[in-house]
Amino acid sequence: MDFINIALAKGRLGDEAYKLLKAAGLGGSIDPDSRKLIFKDEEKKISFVYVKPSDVVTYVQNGVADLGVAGKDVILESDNDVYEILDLGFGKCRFAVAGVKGEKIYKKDEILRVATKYPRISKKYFDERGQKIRLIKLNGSVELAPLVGLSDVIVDLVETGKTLKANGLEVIEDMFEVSAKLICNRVSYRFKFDRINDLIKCLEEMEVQYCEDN
Ligand SMILES: Nc1ncnc2c1ncn2[C@@H]1O[C@H](COP(=O)(O)OP(=O)(O)OP(=O)(O)O)[C@@H](O)[C@H]1O
Ligand SMILES: O=P(O)(O)OC[C@H]1O[C@H](OP(=O)(O)OP(=O)(O)O)[C@H](O)[C@@H]1O
Repeated sequence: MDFINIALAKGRLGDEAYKLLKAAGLGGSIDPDSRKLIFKDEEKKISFVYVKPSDVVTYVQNGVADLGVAGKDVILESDNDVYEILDLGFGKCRFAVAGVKGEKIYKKDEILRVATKYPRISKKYFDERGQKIRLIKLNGSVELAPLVGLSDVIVDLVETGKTLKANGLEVIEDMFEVSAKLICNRVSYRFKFDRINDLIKCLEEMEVQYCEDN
């Protein structure tokens, strides 16, 4: 029997994915406290690799991993083509445009400066609304940008709103919701269909939902 390879994100999504897999009887080979990056379950023929959250889609797209757990944010930000099979019900947050109170985001004939970890998503969002923007790509601590005059607004994930509040920012416009998805390589889905389906059946017992937007 072939191994099914699953890419998990290091950090918060990986921690949640581990809990889900464990509860579904699939994550027994993972030691969440170890710094190891590969865990193999020889009996169940499942192996897990731990990668950066933004790299999960790349591993799945290239077929190195058959399946992966990735946030909808990183799926949309990458231009990779993978199946979204299940909404896993965790990693829930939303995209928002945020800035200091009263900041205007639709400025006719003016360019809006947008700082973000998500340039692709931001560009598409403002293109669709006819607002010209200048993108400032950051890798974290995005909330700092409007405070120091690097940008007018940010596009970022908001969960509790605590980070925005702590930095004197607020949501100016809600964009859309984000959560963690089980994604699948398109070739694996055809050639390892039975094994992937068995695995999905184990997860069905948990609070997961099928995705329909493939
Ligand atoms: N505040 C949040 N609440 C819930 N889910 C979140 C939140 N922030 C991020 N996420 C989800 O968790 C995923 C991973 O976030 P995490 O903070 O662990 O990594 P990261 O800092 O974005 O990764 P990297 O190290 O690649 O920059 C995100 O892609 C998103 O789907
Ligand atoms: O609304 P909240 O509950 O405060 O959560 C939102 C924060 O969580 C994420 O950051 P993360 O913790 O991943 O740090 P980062 O700046 O490295 O992206 C996101 O980029 C926000 O900064």
